[in-house]
Amino acid sequence: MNARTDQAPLPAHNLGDGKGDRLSDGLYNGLDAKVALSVRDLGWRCGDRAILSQVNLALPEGKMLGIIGPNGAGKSSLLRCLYRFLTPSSGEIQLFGQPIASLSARAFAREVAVVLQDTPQHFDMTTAQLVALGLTPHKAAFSMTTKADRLAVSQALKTVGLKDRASQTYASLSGGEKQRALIARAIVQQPKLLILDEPTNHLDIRYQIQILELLKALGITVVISIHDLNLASALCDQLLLLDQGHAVAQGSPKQVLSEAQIARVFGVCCQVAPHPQHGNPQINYFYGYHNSQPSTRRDDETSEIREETHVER
Ligand SMILES: Nc1ncnc2c1ncn2[C@@H]1O[C@H](COP(=O)(O)OP(=O)(O)OP(=O)(O)O)[C@@H](O)[C@H]1O
Repeated sequence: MNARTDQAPLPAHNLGDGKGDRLSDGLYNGLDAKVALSVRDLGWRCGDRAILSQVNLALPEGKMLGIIGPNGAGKSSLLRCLYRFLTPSSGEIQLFGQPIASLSARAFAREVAVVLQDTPQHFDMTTAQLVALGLTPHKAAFSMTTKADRLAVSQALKTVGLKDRASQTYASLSGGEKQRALIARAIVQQPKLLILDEPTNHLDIRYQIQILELLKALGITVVISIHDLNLASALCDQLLLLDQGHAVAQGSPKQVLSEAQIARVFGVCCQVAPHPQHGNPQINYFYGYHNSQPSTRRDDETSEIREETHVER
């Protein structure tokens, strides 16, 4: 028997076993914001293996959602379904009420921009030329570059702080600059939804903060996968916690990032306290635990983990 099926129902923001819970039916009811992205009972199987199972989410327009979870939890697979690289085995994804499967490739490219974690190295083009690629979904074939196009590129470069790098080759940019150039390309695309797979990977802490603050400041609907829970807590409006392909919690950082939840899903012991600046959870990890089995730990085992680590609280 699957160990997940015999758990008691969890609170509204806590999706528990991810089987049959309808977060999107309840969490945003009564809010004025339009739902930009809605995912219903999404599943993706690879052969016999269920990689994603009954994932539900509802993201209001203009909000930033962080997808978090351990290695192999299904974060990238979920994003791939969202940007149509993968076709879900079950369920439906809607963008502003329209099933994304019903959009033409061109319409989808106008609405959704994607920034992947592996930045291409082979581009023999300037930063401005790379950014201008974002205009492609809006232009007719063989159309000329207009003054408005050049202005859009220049504005986007300014937004990401790369105006001085416009004529520098993309290949010669630093890692953080490359990441910002790719975000500038997404900005000129003027998407309704921006999807980024681990946009802060390999960046130093300054760029990590800068890029997430930049994304937040754009004011569009953003979905990112992210490993750094403290960064996610500080800068994401909503978090979706995935564990073995199941959405086990969604809500504000305060709702999702509890000590028990982190212990249960990541198998680590931590103390969660309000951050002195923004008040969202700040996680302090404890060391010296051993034999933690992610995803198999029950809530009532959290105190046992603390005892194992001999932490005075
Ligand atoms: N095309 C595929 N074929 C077989 N298995 C796959 C495929 N794509 C993903 N998986 C498996 O699905 C699981 C989830 O992978 P995914 O990359 O979505 O996880 P993730 O949460 O993004 O992990 P990480 O944090 O390590 O990047 C993994 O066990 C992975 O091996």
